[in-house]
Amino acid sequence: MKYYAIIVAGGSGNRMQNSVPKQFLLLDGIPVLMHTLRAFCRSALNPEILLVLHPSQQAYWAELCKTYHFTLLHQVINGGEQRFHSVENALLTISGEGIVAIHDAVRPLVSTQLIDKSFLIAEEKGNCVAGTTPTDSIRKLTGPDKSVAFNRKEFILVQTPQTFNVNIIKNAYKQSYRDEFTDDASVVEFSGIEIHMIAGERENIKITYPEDLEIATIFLNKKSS
Ligand SMILES: Nc1ccn([C@@H]2O[C@H](COP(=O)(O)OP(=O)(O)OP(=O)(O)O)[C@@H](O)[C@H]2O)c(=O)n1
Ligand SMILES: C[C@](O)(CO)[C@H](O)COP(=O)(O)O
Repeated sequence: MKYYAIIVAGGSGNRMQNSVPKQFLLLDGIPVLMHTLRAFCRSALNPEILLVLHPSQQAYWAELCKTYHFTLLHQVINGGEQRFHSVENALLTISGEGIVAIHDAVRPLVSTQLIDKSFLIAEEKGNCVAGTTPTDSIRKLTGPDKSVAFNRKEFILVQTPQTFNVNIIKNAYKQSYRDEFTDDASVVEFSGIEIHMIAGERENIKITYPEDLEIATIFLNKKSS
C-alpha cells in the first residue's frame, strides 16, 4: 500500500498576530513546521510527504531549510484561499490507490504512534479522525446572551491527523467549498461517508494564539525528559 501525508501550512496565522506565519515560528530552536514534518518522516509506513505552502512563502521556506540544514524529502504544493483549497490542491497531485493522512502543520507535537495508528485504522475502515474528550462544560448559544447546557459526553474535540482511503477523500473533495467545511472529516461526511473516531492526544495542540507556543514548549520538554 502507498501512504501519503498532506501537511497543510498554507495559512497566514492571523490569530497569532505575528508578522511571521506561525508555522515558521521557532519552537525549541527550530521552525514549528520542521517538528511536524519530522514526526511524519519517522512513521514506519514511510509516507510520501506533500507540503502545502502559499506561493509567497515558498522562497522563505527554502531559505529556512538551508539555515536549519533540513533535508527531509518533501514535495511543495501551492496553498489555496481556505484550508479546503489547500487540501484540494494536494489531493490533485495524488493518483492511484493509497491512504492519505491530512495534518495541520501547526500541530507539531503529534506522536509518530498516533500517525501510524491512523494510517492502519484508515486502511482497515476507510477513514479515521483523531479527537479528545472535552474537559470543560459545554453550552450551546440560543441567542445573543442566551445559552443551554449540553452533555459534554456527547462531544469530541477534533484534531488532525484525519486519514482516508485516497478514493474516498478525492471523491469528497469534488464537492464545492462550504463555510462549514472546517476540516476534512466534515467534507467527507457531507459526501455521505460515516466518520470513525480514534483517540487523539492532549499534547497534539493546534498552535493558534501566542500562548500556545509556550504550552507547546512545556509539552515538548515533558516529552524529551
Ligand atoms: N488557506 C489555508 C489556511 C490554513 N491552512 C493550514 O491549515 C492549518 C489549520 O489552520 P489555522 O490554524 O486556522 O491556520 P491559519 O489559517 O494560518 O490561522 P488563522 O485562522 O489564525 O489565520 C494550518 O496549518 C494552516 O497553515 C492552509 O494550509 N491553507
Ligand atoms: C482541522 C482542525 O484543526 C480540526 O480541529 C480545525 O478544524 C482547523 O480549524 P482552523 O479554524 O482552520 O484553525
